[in-house]
Amino acid sequence: MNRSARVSSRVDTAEGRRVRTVPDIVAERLTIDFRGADGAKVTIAEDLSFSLGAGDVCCLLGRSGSGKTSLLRVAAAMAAPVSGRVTWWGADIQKMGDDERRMMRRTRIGYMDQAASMVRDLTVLENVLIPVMPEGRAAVAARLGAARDLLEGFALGGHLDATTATLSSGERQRVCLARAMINDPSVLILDEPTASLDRGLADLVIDMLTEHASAGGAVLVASHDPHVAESATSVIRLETD
Ligand SMILES: Nc1ncnc2c1ncn2[C@@H]1O[C@H](COP(=O)(O)OP(=O)(O)OP(=O)(O)O)[C@@H](O)[C@H]1O
Repeated sequence: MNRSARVSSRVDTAEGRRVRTVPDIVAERLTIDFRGADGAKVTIAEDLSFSLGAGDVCCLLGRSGSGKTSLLRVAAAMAAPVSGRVTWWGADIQKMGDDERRMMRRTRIGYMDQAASMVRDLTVLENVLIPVMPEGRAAVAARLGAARDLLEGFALGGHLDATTATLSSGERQRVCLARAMINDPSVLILDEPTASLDRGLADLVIDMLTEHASAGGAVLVASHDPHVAESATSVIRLETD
């Protein structure tokens, strides 16, 4: 099966967009493919280029299995493309060491995976603080208030000391979103952040994404939710030919 990606025309939000400065993430001529179980090549993207900078909310659309997660993982340096390159603030991520990539992903790029993975033995509040932990106890103590504020903003104020086993999938999703945001990163890369949420909570998350962009941040988000696509400033559609 041959799949190709194309970038749809840019759609401006009603509030208008900020003037783009130096892009945070640039993807140049990406080709991403896999060998399926039957040995056939599955092409996710071919010669795909896009950039993401201050004020951008870019939404990846496509049916299930079209490659949204794969593209997010390449943009987040968690997987490599077959060809092409990704730069973060002008630096080629494939030329960075693992530690530098990890540090940047922890501090400047907040990533949320589709499975909303959490550490089971930690509380909700501790899970949100995981990206701060490498900075030491004082840094964790300094971010406690921010972690509480984020969780309260996502209607999870009553779950701060809960363990992950007691959470619903929608609650886990919002904990992971708060964790992606705890270091106040410029870029958020989010895989289906509204998938398990009712309309009210999904709209709360969408408001958060647009606020992040309005404050000069950038968002790359994969979603099946048409409301997310409507709120985006651009759309990348992964399609089957
Ligand atoms: N590491 C891998 N090796 C082989 N095939 C893979 C690998 N990762 C993903 N794929 C295949 O690539 C295709 C796209 O998967 P991906 O998870 O990126 O899609 P998606 O659009 O995010 O799907 P969904 O909307 O269901 O989450 C699928 O056919 C998947 O099986």
